[in-house]
Amino acid sequence: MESKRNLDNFVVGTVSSVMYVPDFINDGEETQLLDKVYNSPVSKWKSLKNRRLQNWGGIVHEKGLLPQELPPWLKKVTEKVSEESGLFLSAINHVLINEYHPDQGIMPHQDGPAYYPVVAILSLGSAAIMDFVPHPSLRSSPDTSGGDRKDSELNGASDLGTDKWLNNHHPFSVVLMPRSLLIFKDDAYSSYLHGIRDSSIHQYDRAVNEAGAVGPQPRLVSEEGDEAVTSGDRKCIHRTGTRISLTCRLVLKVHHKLFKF
Ligand SMILES: O=C(O)CCC(=O)C(=O)O
Ligand SMILES: [Fe+2]
Repeated sequence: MESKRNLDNFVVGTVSSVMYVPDFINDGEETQLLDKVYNSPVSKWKSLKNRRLQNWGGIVHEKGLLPQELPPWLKKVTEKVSEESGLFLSAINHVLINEYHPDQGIMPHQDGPAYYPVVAILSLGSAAIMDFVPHPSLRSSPDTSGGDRKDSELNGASDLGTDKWLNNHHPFSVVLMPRSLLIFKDDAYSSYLHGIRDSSIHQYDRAVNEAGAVGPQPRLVSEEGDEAVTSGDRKCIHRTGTRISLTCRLVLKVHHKLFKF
């Protein structure tokens, strides 16, 4: 039985519902997990336009989860997440595994109502920056650009600094180092979109965990070769390796009987 961590010590930034645990797992555990991911049947991979993913735990349906038992290696790591965080009401029953090459990311999105509003993301292999942007409904300043805002919303944080937001919401970023665990819930879950830019250079000027994650410059940000660089007055990491993430969630509504056809 793992002991529970006091997550108050891991809150980063001003949004109290974001926690970052560096080195949540060790090198050996990371290697084992990567082996399991890459030794899964090829048919487990689903290719999307800009990344590949594996879905474990069953199909998330509008009305709940059609469950499939997690394999032992995922049970082990999700139990550690659940026990150490103490934030999940019952056992984590769904894991999405995403694979990103250095120029790949995930569009800003919300994780949706099927999940209990807590998500834990374990990062393996290589670093990336996750950008959080308040939901567009929280923008207080009218659009003065005259153009369609959709592109800039979807492309991430680069031009969001000029926007005004309601109720003290602001864009921020989190550096996701290999072996770290990011947990976000409540306000960060429901009032923000999160995404990763599909570019091999990621800015971390707005990172709430910069000091702990990246350290003084110049130095390598990870043993895996991702490098912290400055580009003009911007602080960046140069992504060089493949990143694997395990998105661990709990779907509360579970169908215990198969649908009859
Ligand atoms: O890969 C990540 O860190 C994010 C994945 C994510 O947001 C998701 O699966 O919903
Ligand atoms: Fe997500």
